[in-house]
Formats: sequence, C-alpha cells, structure tokens
Amino acid sequence: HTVSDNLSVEECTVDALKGSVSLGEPNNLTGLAKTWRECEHRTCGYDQDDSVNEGVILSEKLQPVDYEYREDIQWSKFPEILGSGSFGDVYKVKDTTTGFQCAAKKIHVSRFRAEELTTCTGLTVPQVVPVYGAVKEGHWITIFMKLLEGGSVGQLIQQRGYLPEDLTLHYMSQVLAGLEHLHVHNILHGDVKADNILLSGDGNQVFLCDFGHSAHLSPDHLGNSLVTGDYTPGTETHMAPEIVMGKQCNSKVDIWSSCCMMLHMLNGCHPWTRYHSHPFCLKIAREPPPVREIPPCCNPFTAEAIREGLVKDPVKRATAAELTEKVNLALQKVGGLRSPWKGAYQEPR
Ligand SMILES: CN1C=C[C@@](O)(C#Cc2ccnc(-n3nc(C(N)=O)c4cc(F)ccc43)c2)C1=O
Repeated sequence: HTVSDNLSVEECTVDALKGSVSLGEPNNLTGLAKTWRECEHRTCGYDQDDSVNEGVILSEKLQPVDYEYREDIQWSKFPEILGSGSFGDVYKVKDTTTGFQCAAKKIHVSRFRAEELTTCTGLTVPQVVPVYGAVKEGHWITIFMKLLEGGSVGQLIQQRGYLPEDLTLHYMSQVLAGLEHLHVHNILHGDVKADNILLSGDGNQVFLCDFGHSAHLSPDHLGNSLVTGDYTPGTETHMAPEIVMGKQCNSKVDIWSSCCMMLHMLNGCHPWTRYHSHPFCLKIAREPPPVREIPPCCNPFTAEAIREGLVKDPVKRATAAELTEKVNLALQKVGGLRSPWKGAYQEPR
C-alpha cells in the first residue's frame, strides 16, 4: 500500500481496514475504533448505510468469512442478556464456524467512546477481561471478549445479601492489582463497582470490565477534568468528591470508587443510600467520607484500609499500590481466605 503524501502510515493502515473485517493486531483495532465515533458526526467519505461491516478480530477462535463478521450469519447471540454495561447490553455469543462461545457488548455508535477499546485493548493486565475483537455493523458496534462463567460480583452480592470480610478482601486485592497496572499506564477506569468486576468459574479470580467511562490521563499526573467533552461520569454513589466538584481528576478517583465498592460488598448496599436521598453528589461534596458505614465487626486493619481510600483530598488518598499493601495485611489478619464464594443469603446490613 503506497503511503500517499498527506496520509500518515497509521492513517493509511486504518484506511485499508475500512469496509471489511479482518484478523489483525490490537493497534489495528484501536486505530479503526477511533474512526467509529467520528463517522457519527461527519461524512467520513465512506458508505455509512446499514450494511457497512468493518472491524478487527484478534482471536483465531472467531472466524470472519469473506471479510465479513455479521450478526446471525458469522456469529449469533444467545437470547438471555448476561448484564448491562455502560451504554450497552452484554450477551453470550457463538461463532458460527468454530462454535466458540464468548461474551459480546453491543453499543449504538452514538454512545460509543473509542476509549472503551483504546484503554483496554493490547494491554496484558491479568485482571482485565481479554478483548477478542470488535466489529461495526451499520450503526451498532459489538465488542467481543472472554466469557466469564462466574458472573459479576454485583450479581454475587444480590445472591448472598453481602459478602464475608475475607472474600471481600480477597477480591479487593485483585481489583487493586488491576488498577495499579492501569494507573501505571496512565489509564483511569472511571466506573469501578461490583457490577464491573467479573469472576472466573470457580469464583477465585476477578477481572475488571466496562471501560466505557475510562480515560487516558496526561502523564503529568495533574489530572484531567472529567466533566468536559464526551466524558460521562460513572455510578453516582461511587463518585469521588473531585469529580462531583468538577475539579482536576486523576487515577485516585478509581481508589475512592473501589472503597465504595468495598462498602457495597460488606454491607450489601451502596454507600450514602442508607442515610441520604438523591442527589447523592451534593452529599459527596459536602459530607465527611462515608467511613461511618464501615461495619463495626470489621477487623481494624480492614477499616484502616477503607479509611485510607476514602480520603476526600485525592493528594492524601492512598495509591493502588499503598492500598494493596493495607488490604493484603488485613486479609492476613483475618486469617486469609476461608469463606466459600457461594453461601447462604444474609440480609443486607
Ligand atoms: C474488555 N471490554 C470490552 C468491553 C468492555 O468495556 C465491557 C464490558 C462489560 C460491561 C458489563 N458487563 C460485562 N460482562 N461481561 C461478561 C463476560 N465477559 O462474561 C459478563 C458476565 C455477566 F454475568 C455479567 C456481565 C458481564 C462486560 C470491556 O471491559
């Protein structure tokens, strides 16, 4: 492919990918994904009718045929919805040629953010759901990913009421390891919560998912304002004070959210909801951190870890690495992981 004078190599590569589905590399997919939202706003010189089918497949377990990968032809959905992510539903799907099953999130192009792919594709983070590819068909974008048979921690809390302290610490330790990887790569997840933590079939391993609210941070660590542009904040009850106050945000927002998730796991309900009514963002800005919601029966080391993550000033708030140490010490103090992940229902506290 000759590089024309006014196009970069990357633009030429993306140009060659338009209009067809091919097997490729993560950077091919992220390059193409960046054109998907733009096409919504302006004519991109490509035929944008409903029949356009383009994308990049990263796993040989998914087989495009004649450069096409279309729903109900080369792949199909199982009827039941696995879950609802930011801006789209998630299904179990099956490749027609190979019979391989995985999960897929369908998003309308008007609600798609390229960051959902650019932040997590090509990253080798053990605690992030692997991406198998993404295709655009008409006005719908489908992202294929590893199927996690254990479901989400949000579903587990609904089944059990609330989680035992040792299991909460076990999951939290892995979530923080994943966040540490993301933060080192200047990536902010933006919606850390139990619904976005998936479990392996044995309930032992966790995987972060749903990068629909993620952002690339400027390496100067000064943070970005997350309330501008096309950024949509994550879950209100888990929102850090600096977000609701429209201040500069950085990776510390994920630390605040992860400790709100810890309270959700330990209590069986989201923080703020037992003591306040909507809109919670006003209370988050004005009230002290919700440390009074730490269950009194918690080990002092667990309580200390949560307090370190719920400091309102992001500068003084713990980093993922610092909080990992506190959580691992607390897990040791409670005697390590002993509770089974499936157990009797306990009425939320
Ligand atoms: C890597 N990547 C690509 C798209 C992504 O932004 C997402 C997502 C998302 C949102 C909500 N829920 C699920 N979700 N996925 C599964 C699964 N993979 O098995 C799943 C299983 C459930 F039981 C419930 C929700 C589920 C996945 C993302 O992170």
